[in-house]
Amino acid sequence: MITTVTLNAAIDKTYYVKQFGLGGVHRVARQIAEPGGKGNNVAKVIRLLGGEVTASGFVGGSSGSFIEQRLAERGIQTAFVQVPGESRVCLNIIDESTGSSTELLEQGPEIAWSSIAEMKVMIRKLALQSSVVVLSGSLPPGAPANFYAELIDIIQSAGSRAFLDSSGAALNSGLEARPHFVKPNEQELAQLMGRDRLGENEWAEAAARLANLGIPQVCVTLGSRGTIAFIDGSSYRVIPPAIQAVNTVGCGDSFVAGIAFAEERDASPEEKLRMATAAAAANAMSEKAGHMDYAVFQAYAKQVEVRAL
Ligand SMILES: Nc1ncnc2c1ncn2[C@@H]1O[C@H](COP(=O)(O)OP(=O)(O)O)[C@@H](O)[C@H]1O
Ligand SMILES: O=P(O)(O)OC[C@H]1O[C@](O)(COP(=O)(O)O)[C@@H](O)[C@@H]1O
Repeated sequence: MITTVTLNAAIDKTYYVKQFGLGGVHRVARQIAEPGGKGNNVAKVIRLLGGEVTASGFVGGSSGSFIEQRLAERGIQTAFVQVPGESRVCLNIIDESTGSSTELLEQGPEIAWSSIAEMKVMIRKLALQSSVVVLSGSLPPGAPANFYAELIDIIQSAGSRAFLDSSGAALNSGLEARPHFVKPNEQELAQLMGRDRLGENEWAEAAARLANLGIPQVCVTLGSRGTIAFIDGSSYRVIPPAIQAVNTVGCGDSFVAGIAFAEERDASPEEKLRMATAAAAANAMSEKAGHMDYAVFQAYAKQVEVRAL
């Protein structure tokens, strides 16, 4: 089994507007509401790939009930810790005239120490039954900055493999616990290196620095330009199929889902990267974040190019 952990679960709302402008009044042409937050998106895509997955994290209020119910409807097992307050809304506004996306991410409810303690017990229990535990997204208010590092220690002591996909201080401190897999995007990698941005010839060097910390699998995702990966001592460059993307929110989560699903099946590094990249591209062709059409995924898997770096 694979477990996903979303400490800052969300309802992911997508608004499609004809033309979005700052300071204007906009009528929403179409809207979508889905259970989200990074780990829940990972769980949805693992399920679509055919995997057995349990979604955990903190949820609160009626938004929390919506998230749990909609995940369960998809055949995802749920093991959330209930907290006071409301799970947040993450809003993605898509301007249909340009295809541009503007995201507004709420902070999420404040988490008390008692809930933090409850989560540690829950994660130990789930890790004992899981080959992979995926930790994704931002930390909610009240969670200690080193919470991911603590959870990674718990997961790895239980004999499971910890995956980490986060940003800023939460990612930085999580790396100290040496997760099995980490997936910074371009901005997150630059931030880790203390820079505003990195040049094209600096990505591989920065990824190698993470691998040299003792992290067996490092994937630096570069949007439509694909991925640079260091997996078990070998390095790869991955080129996705050329597509006309509809909504790229959730691409990173779909990529993580593909790697986790392939990891559980002991796939080769090339196969992991192929599945992850095809799942991410298929997600980009869906209006919903953390969703893909399986036939599109299969077609893209044949088009992904994986070469040695
Ligand atoms: N426009 C696109 N066309 C094809 N693949 C894409 C596109 N955008 C993202 N992807 C795929 O999704 C992966 C993750 O996207 P990225 O934007 O780097 O991550 P994140 O969503 O975490 O910021 C990329 O490595 C790539 O394989
Ligand atoms: O937990 P965070 O970092 O605030 O991110 C939350 C947001 O990330 C997303 O999962 C999208 O992430 P990616 O585009 O990186 O895959 C949104 O769906 C969600 O609302």
